[in-house]
Amino acid sequence: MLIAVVTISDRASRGQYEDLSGPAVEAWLRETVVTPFEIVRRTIPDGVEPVRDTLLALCDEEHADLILTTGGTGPAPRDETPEAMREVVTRELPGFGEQLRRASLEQTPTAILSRQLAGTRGKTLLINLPGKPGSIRFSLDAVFAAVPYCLDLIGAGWIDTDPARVRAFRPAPSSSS
Ligand SMILES: Nc1ncnc2c1ncn2[C@@H]1O[C@H](COP(=O)(O)OP(=O)(O)OP(=O)(O)O)[C@@H](O)[C@H]1O
Ligand SMILES: Nc1nc2c(c(=O)[nH]1)N[C@H]1C(S)=C(S)[C@@H](COP(=O)(O)O)O[C@H]1N2
Repeated sequence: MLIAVVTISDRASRGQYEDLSGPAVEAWLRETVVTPFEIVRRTIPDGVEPVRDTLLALCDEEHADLILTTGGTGPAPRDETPEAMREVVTRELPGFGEQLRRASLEQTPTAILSRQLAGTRGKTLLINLPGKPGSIRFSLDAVFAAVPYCLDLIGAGWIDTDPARVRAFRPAPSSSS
């Protein structure tokens, strides 16, 4: 099980500030996912090309099962993560963005400015998270219950979570014959 954590930020990638969001995603995963996994981390600038090329390499060459991005989803001119995602995913999963915005509205009215997408490419699930370090825990708590079953459905690796943190929801197998 390979999980990629991609920080998308002009300033973090230039070293103008310390990346706090990528480490927050990694810390959350290490506390929550109880089955074995490896993490690869990338910190890259905003813009369609770097984001698209990084995501394509993680999907097609490194065969990541799950990719979590943070940053670049707002309406500022350099925020182009969703545009890059549209060039990478072959199927969108709009429920993730809907749930992220719905849940984040409890935290901040500016949640409606976010354009997070999720989708699949082959056996990889990709999910965008907001850039702010303080949004990471909240966002992952809001959507992760559906992630293990989604990975099952696309033929990616198996993961399970600590139910005290997030209860992974897998529907009971149907008994119809
Ligand atoms: N990866 C990160 N690590 C630490 N702080 C971050 C990170 N991403 C965003 N932030 C903080 O959240 C604020 C708003 O996030 P936003 O994604 O709008 O950043 P930004 O100003 O577009 O960043 P950049 O210009 O570096 O791409 C930033 O000004 C910064 O203080
Ligand atoms: N939970 C949560 N969601 C949030 C925020 C936040 O602080 N907390 N910030 C919002 C803001 S201000 C923006 S512009 C968008 C996109 O952020 P990004 O460009 O850093 O990805 O996420 C939104 N979603």
